[in-house]
Amino acid sequence: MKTWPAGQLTVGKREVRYQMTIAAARQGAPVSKTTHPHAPVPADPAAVPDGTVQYLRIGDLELESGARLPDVTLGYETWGTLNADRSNAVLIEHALTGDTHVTRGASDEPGWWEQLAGPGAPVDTEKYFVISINILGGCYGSTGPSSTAPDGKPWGSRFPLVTLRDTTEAEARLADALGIRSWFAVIGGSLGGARALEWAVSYPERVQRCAVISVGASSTAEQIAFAQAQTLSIRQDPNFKGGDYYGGPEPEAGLALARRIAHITYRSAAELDGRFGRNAQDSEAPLEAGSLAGRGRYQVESYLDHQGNKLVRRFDANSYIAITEALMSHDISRGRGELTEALAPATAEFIVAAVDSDRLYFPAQSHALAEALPGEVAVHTIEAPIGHDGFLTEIGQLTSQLRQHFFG
Ligand SMILES: CC(=O)SCCNC(=O)CCNC(=O)[C@H](O)C(C)(C)COP(=O)(O)OP(=O)(O)OC[C@H]1O[C@@H](n2cnc3c(N)ncnc32)[C@H](O)[C@@H]1OP(=O)(O)O
Ligand SMILES: N[C@@H](CCO)C(=O)O
Repeated sequence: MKTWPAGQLTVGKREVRYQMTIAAARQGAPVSKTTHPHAPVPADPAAVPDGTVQYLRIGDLELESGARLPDVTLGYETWGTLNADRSNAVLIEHALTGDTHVTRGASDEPGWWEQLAGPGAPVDTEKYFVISINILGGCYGSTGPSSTAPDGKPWGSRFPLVTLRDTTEAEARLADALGIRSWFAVIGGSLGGARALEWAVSYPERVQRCAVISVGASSTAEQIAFAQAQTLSIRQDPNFKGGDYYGGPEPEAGLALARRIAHITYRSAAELDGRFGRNAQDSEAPLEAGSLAGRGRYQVESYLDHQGNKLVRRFDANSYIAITEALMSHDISRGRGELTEALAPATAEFIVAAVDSDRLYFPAQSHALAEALPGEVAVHTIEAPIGHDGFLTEIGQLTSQLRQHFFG
């Protein structure tokens, strides 16, 4: 195992600006989505407040594709204190457009999995050292297409394909730098679940417990198909310019359309029907005075417009493509034989969970994963009418399982 020097954590002015960016994005303010975090190293990393974005340069990365990504930075947040023998570290992996702000810290900015992590929560930040890492290719602190390449220009169209094995290797270097040899647990949902599973198989000796929520052993043909429709909607936006749009108008229409397509898959048909039905949005009249130039919207259209526009304000389109393609690459068996053979090296204790109404990552795929994992692994059902997003809104339903099996 290679080890990397600690003490390259970067905070300071840049980091403060970045925190404001996350907060502003969540309030819907237009923000710069480009992060180039190369600020001074703090004398004492322990002085960094909980829930604050930090940065680590991990050097060059040889990618699965054979390409080389130079001078990679990872953005991450931590909560709690790493104990003397470094045995209490828990890694929480975010989903597709998630960020590192799992739960609140020094600032009162709410996190996206507060039912799971925080003081007194199943992942008790008063007991465990919790870390969340922005995925390589992302736009919340880690090197991605909007980062500066060695020639001083944004990577843009030149950013290479990264797979989940690449992102995991990058994260292993960060763990090395923090002196974390083995995770007490790695937990994630959706893309985060795929990242957690990849950790457990790529580095079996480094993952003691692993929760894989709302994702299967590989991206299926249908999941790849939904993903392709999304990446194409961005690529076909005239502002995309092959990915080299920085400094000019951004492919916002394409990104918003991608999010609409994605969001439909994140919710259930029953929820959309029950919630919006065929209702018109406010005083808009979808069936009156319509023409090809435009008409009033159905409520569900307005809802999807809102979800699309909200993402545009907080996410970089190239990162959306990079991470979506990383998720397309998810295949725990690639180059490792049949599924049971591929999973055999994993020594972690597993929790597998699925949302009963998920129509993107079907519960059957979680059952197939659990059956193929070594030992007896049960699938816990999250009951939620809304579909895939239930892994975010209803994660509290896994509290007793997590306490009983992992954090008792
Ligand atoms: C792991 C991560 O993803 S971390 C980052 C957090 N995640 C995200 O932001 C992902 C995108 N969002 C989502 O996936 C979901 O909104 C969740 C899972 C976060 C929350 O789900 P829910 O609580 O069920 O939210 P819901 O789907 O009802 O959306 C509510 C929004 O729709 C808006 N809305 C509802 N009806 C309409 C309508 N007819 N027209 C326009 N907007 C509408 C609400 O005003 C609300 O807006 P806001 O989010 O800006 O406050
Ligand atoms: N709402 C989640 C769903 C993807 O799993 C996200 O945007 O990350």
